[in-house]
Amino acid sequence: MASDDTKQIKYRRKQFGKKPDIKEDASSKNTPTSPYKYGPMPKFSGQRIISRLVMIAGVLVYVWYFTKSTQEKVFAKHDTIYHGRGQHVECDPDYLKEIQHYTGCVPKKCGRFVTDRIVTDHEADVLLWLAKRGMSYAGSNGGASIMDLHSGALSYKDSFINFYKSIETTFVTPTDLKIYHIVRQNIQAAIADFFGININKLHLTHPTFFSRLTSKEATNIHDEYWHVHVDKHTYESFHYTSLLYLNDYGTDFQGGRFIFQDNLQSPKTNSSVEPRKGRVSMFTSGAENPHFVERVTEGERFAITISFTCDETKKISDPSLDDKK
Ligand SMILES: O=C(O)CCC(=O)C(=O)O
Ligand SMILES: [Fe+2]
Repeated sequence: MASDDTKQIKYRRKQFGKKPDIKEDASSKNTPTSPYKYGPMPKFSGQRIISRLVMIAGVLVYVWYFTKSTQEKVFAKHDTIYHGRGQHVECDPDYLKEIQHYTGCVPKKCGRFVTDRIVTDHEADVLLWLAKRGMSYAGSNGGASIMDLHSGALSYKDSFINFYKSIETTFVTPTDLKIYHIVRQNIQAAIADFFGININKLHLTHPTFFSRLTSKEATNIHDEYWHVHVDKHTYESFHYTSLLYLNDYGTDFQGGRFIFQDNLQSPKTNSSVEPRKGRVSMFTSGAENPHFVERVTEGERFAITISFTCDETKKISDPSLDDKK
């Protein structure tokens, strides 16, 4: 009758088709040589298994981080005063193709620029008070309200009114309009300077508007200011966008940072601009500058979107009280 050892050897032989190298002398009867070519099967201790699992988990976390996470960079910090901070990005081909029709208006390079030196605190305050006064008459039911001095559009509940027609006494003074005009001119000059274009080829365009953003729930699509968008796609006539911030991130409101989404593929990379009273941010309006505004979590955020076009047929004039009578 075959011993247990012989039975095992026969089984292995059947399994691997190779005769195990065993000495069948009497002394080896009870202590057979290992039947495995490379020695005995390794035994994993509990500690080794745990360390392997930790390693695998680490690799998975690393892969997840680089595919799902977003790398955040601050382009303009609230507490830093920038004389000017610029960054060039490659122009989107569609943007470039379109703007090439406008001689003297083609940017030397596409990109973005932030400065705290062209709008004074006093100018920002005058415009902030104007925005607060205007919006006190109306305002959206949701988190985003706008006021357009050019068309008279003012958010009201879930829609808009024309405040030049609906509000008895105008809350806009000649001083407000003078400041608005000076600020618009200075921003236009800064855009021309940074992008190397002819200031006279650049024209104010529609819509140019004040915004008030809060943490209120959205009640319609106009309230959803936090979606990534390209200005050229949203507002066709835009070639250059500028934003003037009228109050402060971190004190007047929380959240509400402006975010350039630089890389839509993984890993996403974001560059943020933290609003500061009097800070102006300007950028080419093509798909090289997709962006969104982070949701405001507390307080009220005031800004003006001042837009420029190279297309003279799309130009609008500075607002004037005479036109509204
Ligand atoms: O208020 C901002 O910071 C950005 C607004 C914006 O993206 C827009 O008006 O298109
Ligand atoms: Fe935008």
